[in-house]
Amino acid sequence: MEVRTACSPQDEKHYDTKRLREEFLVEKLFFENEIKLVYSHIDRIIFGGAMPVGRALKLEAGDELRANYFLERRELGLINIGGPGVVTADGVAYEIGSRDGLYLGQGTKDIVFESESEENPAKFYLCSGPAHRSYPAKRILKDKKAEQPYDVEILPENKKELGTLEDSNHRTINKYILPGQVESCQLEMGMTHLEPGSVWNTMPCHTHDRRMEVYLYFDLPEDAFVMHYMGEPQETRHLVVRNEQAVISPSWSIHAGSGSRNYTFIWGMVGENQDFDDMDEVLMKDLR
Ligand SMILES: O=C[C@H](O)[C@@H](O)CC(=O)C(=O)O
Ligand SMILES: [Zn+2]
Repeated sequence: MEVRTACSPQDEKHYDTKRLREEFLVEKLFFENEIKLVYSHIDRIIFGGAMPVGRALKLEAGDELRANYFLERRELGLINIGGPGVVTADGVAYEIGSRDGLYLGQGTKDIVFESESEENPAKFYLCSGPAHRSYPAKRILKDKKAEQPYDVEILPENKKELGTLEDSNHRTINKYILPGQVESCQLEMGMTHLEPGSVWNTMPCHTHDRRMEVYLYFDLPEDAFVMHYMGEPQETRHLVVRNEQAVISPSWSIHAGSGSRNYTFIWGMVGENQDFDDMDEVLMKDLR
C-alpha cells in the first residue's frame, strides 16, 4: 500500500509541477493481477484498483492497517469500469457488470475479485473509509433491474442531469452510494459522465470543508487529457491527468476539470457530513 500524507494549502501553493503531481496525482491504479491501493492520511481514505486476469485476487489488510482483515474497521465501495466480474464476499458471489457497483460493510472478512473473461477483464475501482458499524451489502445497478434481495437500482433522482452544451458542461451525475439509497458510515460514491462536446466538470466549482474527495478519470483515449484544477479558490493550480489516473482533493481545494474531449469520472468522498449538497460554492467571478 502506498501512503500519502496530508498537506497544507500554505505549502501547496509553492509546489512546482513535479511536487504537485507527487502529492496529489496517482498515475496508475490498474495493474494486471494486482490490487494497487493508496492510503491517504486525509480522512484515511484508501482508494485503488483491482484487475484480475485469469486468476482471483484476495483483498488483504497489509501491514499498514494493523488489522486482522481489510474491513475490520472499514467499509468499502467499488465501481467496475472494465468488463463483467465477480466479487465474492464472505461466500456470497456478487456478479458486477460494467459500470455497476457494490457496497460492503464493516466486518466483511473475505473479499475476492475475479473477471468473467481474460480478454475483457474487470477493473474494480475501490474506495474505503474508516467505519464503526456494519451496514448491509448492496449491489448497485446502473441500468439493470433489481433481481436479488441485495440489489439496489440507482433512483431516478440520483441520476442527475446538469449543465448545458453552451456552457460545455452538460453531464449526468450518477450517485451510487449515499443516504437514502445505500447506507454507509461516511463513504459516498458516484460516477459522472460528460456528453460529447462538453468538457467541464464541477464548474461552477466548490470546496467542502467537511469532507475530502478523490476523482478517478477514465474513458479517455491515450493522447487525450483532462486539466484538473485544484487549490484554494484564489490560488488555483492544474494537473494534467490522463486516462485512469486519480487525483486526491483535500477539503480546502476546489476540484474541477476541463478535458481535451468528453470523459467520465468517479468521485469518492469521506468525511463527517453525508449531505451531498453540503458544498461551499465558489462564484465564477471569484476564481483566481
Ligand atoms: O461534491 C461533489 C463532487 O465534487 C462531484 O459529484 C461533482 C460532479 O460530479 C460534477 O459536478 O460533475
Ligand atoms: Zn465536491
